[in-house]
Amino acid sequence: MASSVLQQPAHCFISSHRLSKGYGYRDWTAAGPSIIYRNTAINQRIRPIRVTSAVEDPPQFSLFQPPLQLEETTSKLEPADPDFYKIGYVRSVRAYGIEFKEGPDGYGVYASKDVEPLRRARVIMEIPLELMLTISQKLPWMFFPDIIPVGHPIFDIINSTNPETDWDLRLACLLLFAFDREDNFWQLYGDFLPSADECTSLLLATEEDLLELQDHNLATTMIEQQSRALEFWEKNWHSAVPLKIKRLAHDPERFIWAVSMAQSRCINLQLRIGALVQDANMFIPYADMLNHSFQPNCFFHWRFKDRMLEVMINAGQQIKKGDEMTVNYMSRQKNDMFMQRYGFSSSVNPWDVIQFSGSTRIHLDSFLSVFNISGLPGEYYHNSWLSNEGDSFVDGAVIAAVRTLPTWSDGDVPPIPSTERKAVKELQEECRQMLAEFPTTSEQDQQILDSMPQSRRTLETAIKYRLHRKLFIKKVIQALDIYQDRILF
Ligand SMILES: C[S@@+](CC[C@H](N)C(=O)[O-])C[C@H]1O[C@@H](n2cnc3c(N)ncnc32)[C@H](O)[C@@H]1O
Repeated sequence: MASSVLQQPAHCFISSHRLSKGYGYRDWTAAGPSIIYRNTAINQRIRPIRVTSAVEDPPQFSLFQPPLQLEETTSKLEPADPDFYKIGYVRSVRAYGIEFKEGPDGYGVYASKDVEPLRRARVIMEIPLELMLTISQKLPWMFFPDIIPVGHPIFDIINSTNPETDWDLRLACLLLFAFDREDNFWQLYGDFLPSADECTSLLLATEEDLLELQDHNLATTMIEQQSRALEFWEKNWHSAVPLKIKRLAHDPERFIWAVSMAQSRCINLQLRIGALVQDANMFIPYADMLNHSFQPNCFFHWRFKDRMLEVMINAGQQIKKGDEMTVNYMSRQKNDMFMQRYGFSSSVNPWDVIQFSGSTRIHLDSFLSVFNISGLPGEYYHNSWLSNEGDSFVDGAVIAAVRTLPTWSDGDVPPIPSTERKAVKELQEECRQMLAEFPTTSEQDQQILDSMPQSRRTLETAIKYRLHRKLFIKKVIQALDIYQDRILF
């Protein structure tokens, strides 16, 4: 093992944990170029992928101890270095140049040093498959690591689900089982997951919180999702189930919390195990602490050769010490989709949409050039080289405006300024009507948020969502103002 590696027993590698509440900073930075979150809890043998028709487990080697030498004749042989066993059976998470901190959005990953732009992507984290909780999406389904003993009833519960549509319920079962299993890594890692109080998932929202969304469709969808999780719990956690199932989720809240963990922390990857390629849903510790950005500086890469997830910094990316490292959770999705799955929204989501009802349109190319937006529709970006210094008006909401405003484009036919201004007025009027239909204004929403700093996370999330919607619509109105001012010149 490299001498620069920091080795600590798992129970002391973090000074406080999330359950102790209070978003204090936790400093996990290690001296030297790399840190290892050593996992002493994984004293299970690495086992092959489990398929449904499992056979009896072969006997296990005791970890860290070379096999006993039973015969005289073998005593002349040099025993292998004990590290040989360690590297084979216990692999560790590695992290380079990053630290984990808690902020307003819970945990996040931050650069602990400057990174110059490189021509190639650079690895900042490596997480081995053994630490993940994984279930494949398609039959014959398999999960990894193989922690469920043959005949355990949780296996039947998982097996009774639809592998393609119920991935979240399946992962929730596996997570709860891992928590219950002695010496499992997730028992330790579970302390660093957000508790039900800290979680933003709307699966945990009360009906009153859902009303605060001011979005009937989203509230209805969430009520349906809550019922789905509840029904699953009622079906599988009824009074006659054995204690070893009962204790995994004594109450529905515990199970729904586990489902919310699955939805908000699970990553989907295509795995190649031997010759078999499988789409898999995975809990990936440490990588699941990365927050989302629409302009992420990192991405995930599955390293097939040694079954590791790598978190990599984009090629050409400049990073300053203290910058947050982010990934893009979902591409091309509106805020309501982010709310459904992750419990957060953004006022600058470049994929948010406004449904305009009339036939009024503005000229696409003119609008693009007023805001120096380049690229094809799927990849519109603000061309800052063309903009005046300090022009910070264009953000994700303006990019979304280009996509969602009704526009026309007809070869070289130029727009007529007076017609454009009329169209602008009509579109702005429709936006104002949309704003007027909300029961509160964005200013009132902001005041409510400011007046209740200790509110439930789900309530805060719901109010932020409606605020973000209004801020987006307002930004579109402002962009149309600027457009009509500048189109004359
Ligand atoms: C995969 S976890 C990321 C780690 C998380 N911050 C934590 O404390 O464990 C996803 C959750 O982080 C929060 N989150 C991630 N990105 C966010 C963002 N851009 N804005 C607000 N919340 C975000 C949401 O609560 C989301 O459900």
